[in-house]
Amino acid sequence: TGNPWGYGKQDGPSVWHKNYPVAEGDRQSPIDIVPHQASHDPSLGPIVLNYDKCTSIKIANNGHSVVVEFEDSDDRSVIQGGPLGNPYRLKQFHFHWGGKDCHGSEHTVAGNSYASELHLVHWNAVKYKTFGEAATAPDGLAVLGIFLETGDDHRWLHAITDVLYTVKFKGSVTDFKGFNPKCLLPSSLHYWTYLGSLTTPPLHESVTWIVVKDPIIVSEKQLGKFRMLVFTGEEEDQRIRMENNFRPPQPLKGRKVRSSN
Ligand SMILES: NS(=O)(=O)c1nnc(N(Cc2cn(-c3ccccc3)nn2)Cc2cn([C@@H]3O[C@H](CO)[C@@H](O)[C@H](O)[C@H]3O)nn2)s1
Ligand SMILES: [Zn+2]
Repeated sequence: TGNPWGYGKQDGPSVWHKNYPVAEGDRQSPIDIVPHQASHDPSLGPIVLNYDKCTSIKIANNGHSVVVEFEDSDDRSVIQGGPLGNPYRLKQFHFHWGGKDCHGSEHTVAGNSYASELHLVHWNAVKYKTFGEAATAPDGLAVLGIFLETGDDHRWLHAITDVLYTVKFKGSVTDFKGFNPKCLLPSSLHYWTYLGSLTTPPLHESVTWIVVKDPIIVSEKQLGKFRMLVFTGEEEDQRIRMENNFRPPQPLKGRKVRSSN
């Protein structure tokens, strides 16, 4: 079973529409965020993260990115506030990154890319019974996006970068308990928000995006450890380095981007 989709020439973002026609839909992600065109909305309250009882379970290489999965059978770790009408449950987080530092993020800001972007994926367990059901509903998911910029070492990101070697190959999984992703957030949670989609197939248009304005700073060395992962499985003879696993910005199609204060 070959990869149904990927980030290469033959199976990358430019051909995803062949198997996933919604790729050309009206609320696709990511987008280029133009700060001075975003409308400041004073009714947008702060984002509230209740991650203190969060339970990470495992870290895995799913052939597209490295993913940390959480126990989401109850409301122990939720995001709420901001544009959200109710709490959304944390399910997983993962990263997108480049091969060089000038690009790698999915959202861009006034045309500028960051080296990487962290996505914390949450689902509306108030209205939907399962993640899969929520993932196909227009208000089913909320993804918190955090930009990563290279500079000094990030002391808490080591917990992840120091174990990446254990999930080098597609399909590898390692226990990863007791990690609270709150340590990966910048001090200010000012954000932009807009209605969009998953940025990987099936590209469902079910995501309320909350993109935090301030990046976190990580070292080139830490980012380099993401690039030692491979898209391919251990049994495959090809070793294709995992990098540039980002979708480029998609047409805004008249959508409004709102800005918190
Ligand atoms: N770049 S980002 O915008 O943020 C994301 N892009 N994709 C993400 N995930 C992958 C995904 C798959 N599906 C889906 C939904 C319905 C039917 C088929 C596939 N939705 N998102 C997030 C994700 C999904 N999953 C797995 O989805 C399966 C289908 O629901 C479920 O059975 C597994 O239990 C669960 O682990 N994990 N993460 S996020
Ligand atoms: Zn993502």
